[in-house]
Amino acid sequence: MPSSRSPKDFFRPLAVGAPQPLREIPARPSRAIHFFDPSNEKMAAKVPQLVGTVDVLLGNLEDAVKADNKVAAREGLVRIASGTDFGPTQLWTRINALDSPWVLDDLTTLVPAIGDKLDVVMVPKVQGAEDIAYVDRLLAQLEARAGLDRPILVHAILETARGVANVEEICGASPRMQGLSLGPADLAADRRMKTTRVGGGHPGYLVREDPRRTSDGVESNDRATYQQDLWHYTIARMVDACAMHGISPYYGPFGDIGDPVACEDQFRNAFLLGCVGAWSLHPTQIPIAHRVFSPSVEDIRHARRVVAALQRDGGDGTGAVMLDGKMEDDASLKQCLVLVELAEQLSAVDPELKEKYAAIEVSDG
Ligand SMILES: CC(C)(COP(=O)(O)OP(=O)(O)OC[C@H]1O[C@@H](n2cnc3c(N)ncnc32)[C@H](O)[C@@H]1OP(=O)(O)O)[C@@H](O)C(=O)NCCC(=O)NCCSC(=O)C[C@H](O)C(=O)O
Ligand SMILES: [Mg+2]
Repeated sequence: MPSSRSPKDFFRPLAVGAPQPLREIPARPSRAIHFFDPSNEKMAAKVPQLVGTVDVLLGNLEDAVKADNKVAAREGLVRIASGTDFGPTQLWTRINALDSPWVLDDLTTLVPAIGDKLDVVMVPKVQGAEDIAYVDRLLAQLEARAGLDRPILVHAILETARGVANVEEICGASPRMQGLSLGPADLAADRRMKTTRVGGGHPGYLVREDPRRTSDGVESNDRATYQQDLWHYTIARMVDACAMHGISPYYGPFGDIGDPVACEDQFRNAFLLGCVGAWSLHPTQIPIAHRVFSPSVEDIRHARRVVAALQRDGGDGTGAVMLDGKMEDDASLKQCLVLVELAEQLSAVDPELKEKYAAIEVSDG
């Protein structure tokens, strides 16, 4: 339950004339949130050709944009958004941090100029519900003045220890809340972790197999080690907080552009835990995210078989059946329906996937 507003006020517009807040966040596919710097001419030139090839294009105004280029990035985003038909691709922006000298101009420029095209505003370094409340009210005022007819949604980046501690209240702070991303680089710094990477694992964060003794009692030095996932705890907390509030969790950036295999692994861990997408920092990461965050044909075939088995002969999905030697019941049906629904959502935006999923034949038994 949101802490600062009573239930009866939660869905009231925060400014006279602002659009009605949404009761439910639309589940629009957002497997890859592709970052570009609108002040970088080469990147900006690539935006029109990326439309339709990626679920989300995000004009980044915050970190990775030089301080001297902040105004150019903001103006560049207005120019690009005004001159581009985004078709099925969503347009998001990441504004500067709430304590920065740029954020007020970011919002007061973007909303009147391109508010009708902006789907989501990503807010970095969110610490608590008060940060979301500030953005919520300001957006409502700006939307009212601009005469917008739908609310711009808000996405928070979890990249401070306090933000992680307050994750549930952040997710429930406003009906605008669309989702959360992990910001592993800032979070590592804030936590004083001893890493130097932007996301991903670390070879030193591992568990080691117990020593094995040979029959003559000698200890073997040959002990396997297994690298562990530094981000498991935080992502699991994000997933639960998001699920509780009906919004979407995302893995954030994977900075080692040259290591697509590890990028895919990190994205897949997040997908399996419940995340719906990740950031793409370079065009080569878009297909990785699209591949990982789309269920495989095998998973959809299996999911449809479970659904069919539990609904066979007028079955209502309750009870238990055996399929391939395994017990399937109400709970496994629910898991399978998550995948089947995701496949339907993706089919609506991705013709290639639509064809693949449509071609799946579900055999009996
Ligand atoms: C990472 C990069 C700096 C690499 O850039 P570059 O060296 O230019 O790469 P390439 O030579 O391989 O590029 C080939 C061409 O592709 C264009 N390009 C590169 N990246 C993009 C992009 N993101 N969108 C569109 N086009 C792109 C290049 O311009 C080349 O074009 P051409 O010469 O005409 O062929 C760069 O990719 C980059 O800056 N990416 C974005 C980085 C970013 O947004 N970082 C912020 C998000 S991560 C973060 O903030 C951390 C987080 O908050 C946390 O706390 O964890
Ligand atoms: Mg960051």
